[in-house]
Amino acid sequence: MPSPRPPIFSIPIRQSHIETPQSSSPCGEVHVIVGPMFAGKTTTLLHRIQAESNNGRTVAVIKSNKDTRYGLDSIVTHDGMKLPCWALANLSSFRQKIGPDAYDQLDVIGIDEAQFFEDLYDFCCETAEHDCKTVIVAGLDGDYLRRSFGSVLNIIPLANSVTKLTARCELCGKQAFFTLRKTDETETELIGGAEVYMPVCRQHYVDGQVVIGAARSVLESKKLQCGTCA
Ligand SMILES: Nc1ncnc2c1ncn2[C@@H]1O[C@H](COP(=O)(O)OP(=O)(O)O)[C@@H](O)[C@H]1O
Ligand SMILES: Cc1cn([C@H]2C[C@H](O)[C@@H](COP(=O)(O)O)O2)c(=O)[nH]c1=O
Repeated sequence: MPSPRPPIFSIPIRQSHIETPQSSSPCGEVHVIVGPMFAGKTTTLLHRIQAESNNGRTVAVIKSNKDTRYGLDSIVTHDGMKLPCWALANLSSFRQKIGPDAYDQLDVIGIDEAQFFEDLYDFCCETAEHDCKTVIVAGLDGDYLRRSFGSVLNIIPLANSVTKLTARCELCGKQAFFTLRKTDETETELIGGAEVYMPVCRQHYVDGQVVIGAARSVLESKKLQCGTCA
């Protein structure tokens, strides 16, 4: 059954200066926005969605339901900008959740936290090439170890445009390309904000990994000593 929550919204014209990627093809489009945490990916996605809506297109935004930091009914940027959204476990459930009629009306679908969706590639193909919609995808290209994260890099060959954003290094203020995890947790997926992660430049990423590695060895040796001193 479709949810009663209004999934499609129109936004009053507020930022008419924002540029929308120009549509030149009659069929759909895929636009990808990547970068480290705090780079402005969500902000850019919301601006583009808002611009599309201001241009009279019908829009909806999806985020992963794994990220419950700000509740499940809106997408929120690190500086507090907000838009209503669908929080889903996978993208293939979207059509059924929103309802087929509402889905058919959509021109533009935004996806945030794209690294958490395993079915990203299939969804982008189907939505752009079969259903002729514009998909705007924002997500982390790399995890805290700079490994390819989820399927984000897999959709680059499908894309009309790719935008790589940077943040400011928290340690020196230079351009930050990477996300450093400050804690000693090692799972790939770990939801969190500034308490767990910080954007860093190349130098401070390398230094940070050395410092974190050294801290981890000290902690391990302390644990071993405690084990033998009991
Ligand atoms: N080190 C930083 N570098 C850049 N922006 C930062 C930093 N720390 C906090 N911010 C804030 O984060 C905002 C970007 O938030 P957001 O769009 O949610 O980023 P992302 O989705 O890439 O994590 C910036 O506009 C800025 O106000
Ligand atoms: C680097 C990294 C990040 N995550 C998580 C942390 C956040 O919940 C999201 C990214 O949010 P943002 O909108 O880009 O700020 O991803 C993770 O699970 N694993 C990682 O390695």
